[in-house]
Parts: sequence; C-alpha cells; structure tokens
Amino acid sequence: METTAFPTVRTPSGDLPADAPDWNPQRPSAMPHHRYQPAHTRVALPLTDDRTWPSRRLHQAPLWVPVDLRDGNQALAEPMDTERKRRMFDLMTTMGYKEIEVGYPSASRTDFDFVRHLAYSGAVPDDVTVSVFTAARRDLIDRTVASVEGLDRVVVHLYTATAPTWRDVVLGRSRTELHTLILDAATHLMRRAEERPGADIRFEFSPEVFNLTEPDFVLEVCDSLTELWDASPDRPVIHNLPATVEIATPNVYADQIEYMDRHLARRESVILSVHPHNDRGTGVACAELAVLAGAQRVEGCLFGNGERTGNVDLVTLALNLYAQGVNPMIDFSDIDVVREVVEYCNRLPVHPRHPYVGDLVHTAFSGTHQDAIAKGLARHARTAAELGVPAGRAPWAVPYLPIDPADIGRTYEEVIRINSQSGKGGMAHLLRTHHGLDLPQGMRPDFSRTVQQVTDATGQELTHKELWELFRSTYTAPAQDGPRTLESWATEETDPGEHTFTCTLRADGEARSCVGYGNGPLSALTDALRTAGISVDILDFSEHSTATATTATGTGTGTGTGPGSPAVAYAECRVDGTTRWGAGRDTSVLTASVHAVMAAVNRAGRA
Ligand SMILES: CC(=O)SCCNC(=O)CCNC(=O)[C@H](O)C(C)(C)COP(=O)(O)OP(=O)(O)OC[C@H]1O[C@@H](n2cnc3c(N)ncnc32)[C@H](O)[C@@H]1OP(=O)(O)O
Ligand SMILES: CC(C)C(=O)C(=O)O
Ligand SMILES: [Mg+2]
Repeated sequence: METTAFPTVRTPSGDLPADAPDWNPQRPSAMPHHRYQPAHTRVALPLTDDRTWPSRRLHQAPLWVPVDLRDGNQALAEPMDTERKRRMFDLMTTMGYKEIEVGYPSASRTDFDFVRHLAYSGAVPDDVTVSVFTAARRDLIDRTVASVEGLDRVVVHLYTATAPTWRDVVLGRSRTELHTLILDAATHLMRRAEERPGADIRFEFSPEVFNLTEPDFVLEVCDSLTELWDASPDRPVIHNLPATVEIATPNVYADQIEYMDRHLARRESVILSVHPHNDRGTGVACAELAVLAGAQRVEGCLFGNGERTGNVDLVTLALNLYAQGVNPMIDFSDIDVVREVVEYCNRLPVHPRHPYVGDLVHTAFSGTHQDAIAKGLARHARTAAELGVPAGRAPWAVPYLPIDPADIGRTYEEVIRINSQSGKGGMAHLLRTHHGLDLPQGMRPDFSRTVQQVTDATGQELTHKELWELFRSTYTAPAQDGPRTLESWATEETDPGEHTFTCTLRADGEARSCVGYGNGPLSALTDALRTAGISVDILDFSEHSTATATTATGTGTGTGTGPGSPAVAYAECRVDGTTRWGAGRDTSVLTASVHAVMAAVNRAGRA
C-alpha cells in the first residue's frame, strides 16, 4: 500500500479536525504516542488570552540562586565531599552569586558536615546568604535547623510535591491532607527558627511539580504559608514554582507563572521564584519566559547539571542576557576557569557544543562563516580605531559571533579553524592574524585550492602553523629549491628610472651569467631571464611589511609582526604561457620581490 509522508489533514489554524483519527491508518506508528497526554489537558489554566508576558522584554537580571550543591549534587554518581563543595562554593561567591543553596543537610552526613563547615570556617561572605533544603517532615526539619547553628543569614527551603499523581502515588494524601501536612511542617519550622532569635532565618517553599499541579491548589497552599510566616516586604517569603519535570512548551510554563504572579496574595511580600528542569531541552526558554511573566528569582545549576537532563543552566541564562546588553550581575570574564572548577567538582564533562563555554562554540570551520567573521573582525578593528577605544570596548557586531569571545576570556585563535569545509576568507584571516601575511585577493582562491587538496586528502584540520608551512612550501620555497635558481644577483640604478639586473642563473643544472635592463629592478630581472630563454610577464605584484598586516582584532599573536619584521612580496607571473603565483619573504623588500618572481617561474616550470 502507498504511504504518504505528511498525511494528516489540519485546519488552517494548524489544529487537527475534531474527527481526526489519533493515528494515521495509512502509516501506523511503531511507537504508542497515544499513551501520553498533552500538558494543557492535565493542568487547566484559567489565564487565556490576556497574558502580558509575550510583549515584555528582559531589562535586568533576576536574582540568581545556584542549586548545584543540592539539586546538582543529588544527581551525581559520586556526590561532592566537603573539599569539592567548598571549591564550588568559593567559585560561586567569587563570581558574584549572593544566595547559594548549599545542601540537603538532613540527607547525609556529608551534606550536614558541609553546612557545619560553612558555619565555623567563616567561608560565607557578609553579603551572601546560604540556603538549606528540607522535606516537610519534622525529623528532617530538626536536623536542618541544627545544621545552620552559627550561620547569621539562612534561607530554609521547605518542599513537598503537590501534583495529583504525586499526591496519589507517593504521598497517599488528598489535597486537604497534604495542605495540613505542609502547614504542620511550616509551623514546626517557624517555631524552630524562633528558638534562634539572633539569626536571620527566612523561608522558602516549593510546591514540587508545580507545573503539573492545579493552580488553585498552589495558590491555596502558598497563600496560607505567606500568612503563617507573616511575610512582609522587608521579610518576604520565597515561593519557588518548579518545573520539576519539564512537560510542556515554555509558553505553558510562562502562563502558569503569570497566573501566579497575578493571583498570589500579599504579592509585594513574596519573591516569586522559578526552578526549571530541562527534560524537553527547553529549560532555558522556560526560565526566560517565566521571568517575562513575573518571576523575580531563578534557581538553576552551572552548565545545567542536575536531575535527569539537568536543571536550567544559569550560565546560559546570564550570558543570554549579556548578549542583549543586560548586565547579568555575575562575572564570567574567565569562563574556562568556571568550567574547570565545575567539571572537577561534578566529575562530569561539559559538552563541546555547550552554549558559550563549549570548546567549539566560538569556532567556525565553514568557509562562508569564516569569510563573514574575518570581515566582521576587520570591521570591528576599524570601528574601534575610529572611535578611539580599545577593541574590547567597541560595540560588537560580528556575524556568527553573538558575543565577543574575549569578553569571557576566550581567544581569537579558536574562532577560525581550517578543514575541508573552509574557504579562502578563513585561511587568509589565519595567515594575517598569526603570520602577518595579507594575501592579495587574486592569490586567495589559488591558495585555497591547495589547502582544500590537503584537507580533503587527510580529512584533518590544519593548524595555523601547518597553514603557514603549506604556504611556505607552495609559494616561497620554489625560489630556492626549483630547477631555476639565482646563485648570485645584484641590481643597480644606472640612471633615474634605468635599472640593470646582473645574475648567475642556474637553470636545469647549468649556470650562466645574464644581464637585463628595465625601468625597475623587476623588469630588469625579467629581461635577464628573457636572455636565458625564459619569458616572464608580471601580471600582479604587491608587497608589504609583516608589521603592517596587523591582526584584524588588534589581538593577534602572529609571529614576525612588529618593527624589524620581514617583508613579503607576492607576484603573479605568466611564464612561457603558464600563469602562477609566487611569494618571497625577506628582511629586504627587493630580495623578497626577486624571490617571489623566481618562485612563480619555478612553479610554472613544474606545471
Ligand atoms: C525534586 C527534588 O529534587 S526533591 C529532593 C530530592 N532529594 C533527595 O531525595 C536527596 C536526599 N534525600 C535523602 O537522602 C533521603 O530521601 C532522606 C534522608 C531525605 C529521607 O530518607 P528516608 O527517610 O529513608 O525516606 P525516603 O527517601 O524513602 O522518603 C520517602 C518518604 O518521605 C515522604 N516524602 C517524600 N517527600 C516528602 C516531602 N517533600 N515532604 C514530606 N514527606 C515527603 C514519602 O511520602 C515517603 O513517606 P512514606 O515512607 O510514608 O511512604
Ligand atoms: C525545588 C525542588 C523541590 C526541586 O528541586 C524541584 O522541584 O525540581
Ligand atoms: Mg530540582
């Protein structure tokens, strides 16, 4: 039977017609998708068409709370010990995080001990608040409060799952019974905190699996806690609304958050927090839309560690803001150090394609991207010069690079890398930035073909050093190692505009003396070659000092650039009917020029 690839008929709005079969009889699926329900049928959300988040913009960073030491840690095969936790904690305070969830002290001796370590080691800066996490059970709350003895500023974060499936399957309680359990635990916590009058202990509540909980139940529970804990604008309660398991498109979460933002009681006394996970791969989008929808605080992990597919990635979120010109309030100026510490503590690698930090994310291999980036970097350098500001302060508008890699401590060396997908723009950029060569436009496609032959044959990447070596062996070496070499030579300007070129030419094993005349040294050279039966027309010629071929960004690490650097000459010559490029490199411009012509002569001879 014939099957069609896209058989389902949809209405103009994109919806399935009411009578559409739940599977296509012509193309039955091997996978039983009908077992799953869309999220919006599971959570009836009153907010419908007057939502405001879609037209809002992100103007400032939310409060960030890294939960790596608790949520991230509980997802590790080898949870962190005190040494690793401390390293990550110090990293976070250095980066500028002001509230850090440090553990689940009642979960394990290790977690408890780390909180004790923070309490007596003086590791918590004066402007940093630690948060500790506990389930809504009296025994666990007691142990949690015991752990924070000696800490002056603490958030105790209480959680209980509230979604129907969890109520039924895990907790075995009705809505009313669960509400009572939460209020009992919250009261117990409050009493315990009251026993420590000198300490600033605040409260956070998470209705775990908020995103699958009936909104009216969340409101009922959260509002009762706001009242119980007597929240006020100067002592706000944190209501943290997790997408514990991400199950819907980000707009659904945004609607849920906007609904809570509008309906939570004593709103000015509540910090509305979100805690997205990344099961559908849209944790970052959920967090961003949630902030548009009214969230003031975001919990997540560095580089997205965490249960299953991870917590939302706080680094991506912050740098997404940065790329929009918003101060993320966190320091990522040396992102590789951040990654090293996080990889060490988690014992998990960060993917090479991970946003902003991955090894490959500031790199272009492909030709047209390289061409655009090289042009963009050159334009950027000119703009900075025109504005009279350092390149690192000039406005950024380089194609394919959302942010300047240098801002986060990455180098330009990694931006353009050469393989068989690369083109002339990329290799010209590398030769310029690393070796001070400004290849003439006409020569670039010629060298690009040579590069392509090598990369196609090997399937490998070429480093900038290998690129230079290929350039050298292709264009400059033939002047010395070809069949026609100048054993000695001299030029003289006999009268203004009249030059003589005298040389000993070794051609095909025989040495002979030649003399030529012309209006410049090179025309005299070609005349001398003519006397030896070699016809040479110079079609294109240019030269420059490697000091003047400055790097596009002003940050190049090229060898041979700077005062006293060699000159490079490029000559395209028609030699006995065959056209070839040659190049020469020498501290003398004249010598470089003569070598460029002789290299072209020999390359044509080989052809
Ligand atoms: C989404 C999240 O990230 S939630 C945080 C999850 N993190 C962790 O679980 C890591 C640390 N946890 C632990 O080390 C352990 O679970 C402990 C020490 C906290 C508790 O261990 P145990 O006492 O052995 O119990 P266990 O973990 O099996 O907990 C299940 C019991 O707690 C109840 N429970 C689970 N969550 C909660 C909660 N938030 N509030 C109240 N009770 C809860 C369950 O209903 C179950 O009760 P039951 O025994 O009456 O059926
Ligand atoms: C905030 C807590 C309960 C959590 O980690 C989650 O729901 O994912
Ligand atoms: Mg979580």
